[in-house]
Amino acid sequence: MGASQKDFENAMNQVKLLKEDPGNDAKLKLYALYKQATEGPCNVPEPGVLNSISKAKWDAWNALGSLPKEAARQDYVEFVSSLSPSPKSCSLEGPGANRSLPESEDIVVTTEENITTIMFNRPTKKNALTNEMYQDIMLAMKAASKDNSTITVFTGSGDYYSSGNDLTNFMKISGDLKQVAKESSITLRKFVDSFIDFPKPLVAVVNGPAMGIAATVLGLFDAVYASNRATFHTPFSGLGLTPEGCSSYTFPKIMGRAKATEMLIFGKKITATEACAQGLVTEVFPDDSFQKEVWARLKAYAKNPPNAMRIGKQLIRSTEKENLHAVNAEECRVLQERWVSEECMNGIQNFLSRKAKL
Ligand SMILES: CCCCCCCCCC/C=C\CC(=O)SCCNC(=O)CCNC(=O)[C@H](O)C(C)(C)COP(=O)(O)OP(=O)(O)OC[C@H]1O[C@@H](n2cnc3c(N)ncnc32)[C@H](O)[C@@H]1OP(=O)(O)O
Repeated sequence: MGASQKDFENAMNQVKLLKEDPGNDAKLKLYALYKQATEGPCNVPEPGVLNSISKAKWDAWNALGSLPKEAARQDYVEFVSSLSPSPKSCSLEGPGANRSLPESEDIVVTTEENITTIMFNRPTKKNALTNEMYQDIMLAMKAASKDNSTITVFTGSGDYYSSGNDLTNFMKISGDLKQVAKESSITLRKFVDSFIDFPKPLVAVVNGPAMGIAATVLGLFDAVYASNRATFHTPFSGLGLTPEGCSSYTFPKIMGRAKATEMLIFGKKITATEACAQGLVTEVFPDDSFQKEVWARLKAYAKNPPNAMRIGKQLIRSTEKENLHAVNAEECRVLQERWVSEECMNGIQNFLSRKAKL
């Protein structure tokens, strides 16, 4: 006998209680089966290539063809049960829980003229990265790695590129702090892995200040173009934190140990011109012509044959990959401990109470 409506509802609730993010493929499958089970065969127009996430969702649903609603319901229930073998292992909240596919506007993904752009879009909070944004960025990167674009670009809306991790993230998660730190460490590792493994040329269009994790992962990009308004700031020690995004390896390699130490350990903020002199930034542009000049250049680059660019990148990067994964794992292990330290709690508390602005 097929799954009942009650089984289906129970399965939907179970998805919300999943302890670990099941991954983008699983989320797409869940989305597609849910839509098929509730609405029947895909009945909406195919989204344009400008929205690669909507397109991925549509593709997944459309691929189910004329599968009957009852069969989709049954498949959904079985699939959820394969994701969560024991309800006891679920917590009410945590990274990835309650998430299906990106719905928030805090990350905007567009594809135009062979370029997929992933934009941080939370300008009133200086594009600080929420827990949901980490998930959405990973999803967007996965889609971008498979779409028809030749280059992927990160940029920010408003006056900041990004102020890094949203320092209120930890407050929003309930439960045992050590467990939250463990789950965050897993999320962070996956997040940084997406940059290490990204197969196409990855370019940052740094429209304003870049802080914390938004700055550190730049060491994993293939080109970084910056407005002369941009600054680069990793105030980790003041927050009781340690470097991430593989910066403990990439920054010394790019700029030398002494300059990397000033940034990563002493929290020195550097200008775009300094970052360019030190090799973190590819080129700096005057702010008033920044967008025009950079996008004209990227559109020209994006016309290059995609395979040549992808394979060229692979040749440049492949010898580093193993090291980078090991560095990422170690940085995340250390951060898991830092996040529960008194130094870190005080650092975040200082920011929240605005006693100390970094
Ligand atoms: C747990 C789930 C899984 C997550 C995975 C773990 C990921 C961990 C990543 C690694 C951890 C840390 C790495 C980092 O990124 S550390 C760096 C963090 N960033 C900062 O320290 C910046 C803090 N912000 C500031 O210093 C200042 O706000 C500013 C950016 C210099 C801007 O100053 P301003 O005077 O021009 O503007 P201000 O009024 O302060 O800001 C406007 C509003 O934006 C809010 N805001 C800005 N940045 C952040 C932030 N990083 N986190 C949270 N909120 C931020 C600010 O609070 C203002 O809001 P409001 O108007 O008061 O409501």
